[in-house]
Amino acid sequence: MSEIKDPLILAINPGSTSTKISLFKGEKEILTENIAHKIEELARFNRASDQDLYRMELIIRYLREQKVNLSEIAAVVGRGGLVRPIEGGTYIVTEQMVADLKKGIMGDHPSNCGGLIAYAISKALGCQAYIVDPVVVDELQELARISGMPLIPRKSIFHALNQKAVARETAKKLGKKYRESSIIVAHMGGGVTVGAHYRGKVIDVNNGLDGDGPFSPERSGGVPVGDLVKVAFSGTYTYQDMKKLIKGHGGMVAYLGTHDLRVVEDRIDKGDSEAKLIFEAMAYQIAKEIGALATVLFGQVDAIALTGGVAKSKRFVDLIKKRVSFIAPIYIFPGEEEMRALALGALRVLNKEEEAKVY
Ligand SMILES: Nc1ncnc2c1ncn2[C@@H]1O[C@H](COP(=O)(O)OP(=O)(O)OP(=O)(O)O)[C@@H](O)[C@H]1O
Ligand SMILES: CCCC(=O)O
Repeated sequence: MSEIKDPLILAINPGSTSTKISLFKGEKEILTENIAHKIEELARFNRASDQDLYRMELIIRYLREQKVNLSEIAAVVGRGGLVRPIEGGTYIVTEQMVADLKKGIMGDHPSNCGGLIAYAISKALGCQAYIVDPVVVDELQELARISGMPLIPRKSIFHALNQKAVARETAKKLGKKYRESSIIVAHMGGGVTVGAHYRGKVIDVNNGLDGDGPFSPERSGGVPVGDLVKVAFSGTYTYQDMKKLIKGHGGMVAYLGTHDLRVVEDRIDKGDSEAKLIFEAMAYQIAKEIGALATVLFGQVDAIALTGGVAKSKRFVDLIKKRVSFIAPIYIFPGEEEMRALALGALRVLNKEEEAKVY
């Protein structure tokens, strides 16, 4: 492919209730939209991975309404999905990957549609399709795979796209290369994942989709396993109920009935002591996880980065800072920059700064 200066890149990020799309001209975002989906519309599909064509039609309609010349798009990049575990990087979407995403070989997740839509649009336009740092990026060191129960090895499923982008930014602030740094990143959104980034690889991280690590606004995180087994076999709950207690209806929302941290802060300000306790406990667990990962890095930590929607709360960030600032300098990246991370991943390949990996 010949190099184009500032190529036009379409980035697609399908979430559980919306599909975010952005157009980048080189590094510059020139258009962005969050296409909200009606719950009834999504409910027509048994699996999130079956929503690809439905979401794609809405994307194309929106781009046409905005009078985007589709033939100028040089690459389409989607948030990747539950493909088989792979190391981080930018991957060409191949037929094998499409088959795995469609089948959901590692599970069903809205981001499975990212690679599927990117592939379909790229075929129609005659350009390349990529995914970047999917949630199943697996760079765990062997030690970190051992759980204590041979039946259940630890898995690497986390906010790889935002964590890697934030770790790269942090390294830049330190004047270092990502592949020469030791950084702990805590992504704090609806789910929380905390990763140890050592020389460009995430060598240990909690599984954000499966009851591991700190609790979060809507996930339980790790709970005492003996008691979990008792509850599961009590006859009161179905398998689906148990899954919901771990993800969706677990963590802060289970205690306080809301997954919105702003509502919780408001309740604290009005004197709600239960809200204060749970708010502080969530910060405590995340700080404890950061401390644990400092031992993974033998205490040689260049920086700690806090990111995700929860990092917008100064009160929450201050609680974590109090406990972990003795470890390393702390950098805050409120919210997430997944669209930029997707576009930059594709751009690094188009600019030949990095080679695209093949699945
Ligand atoms: N300005 C803010 N102040 C405090 N909390 C906030 C603010 N903005 C968002 N949050 C909280 O951040 C959490 C959601 O974060 P975010 O939007 O990053 O998650 P998500 O994208 O839904 O999930 P994930 O990041 O796990 O994929 C919610 O608890 C929300 O209330
Ligand atoms: C943990 C992986 C991303 C998500 O929370 O959906």
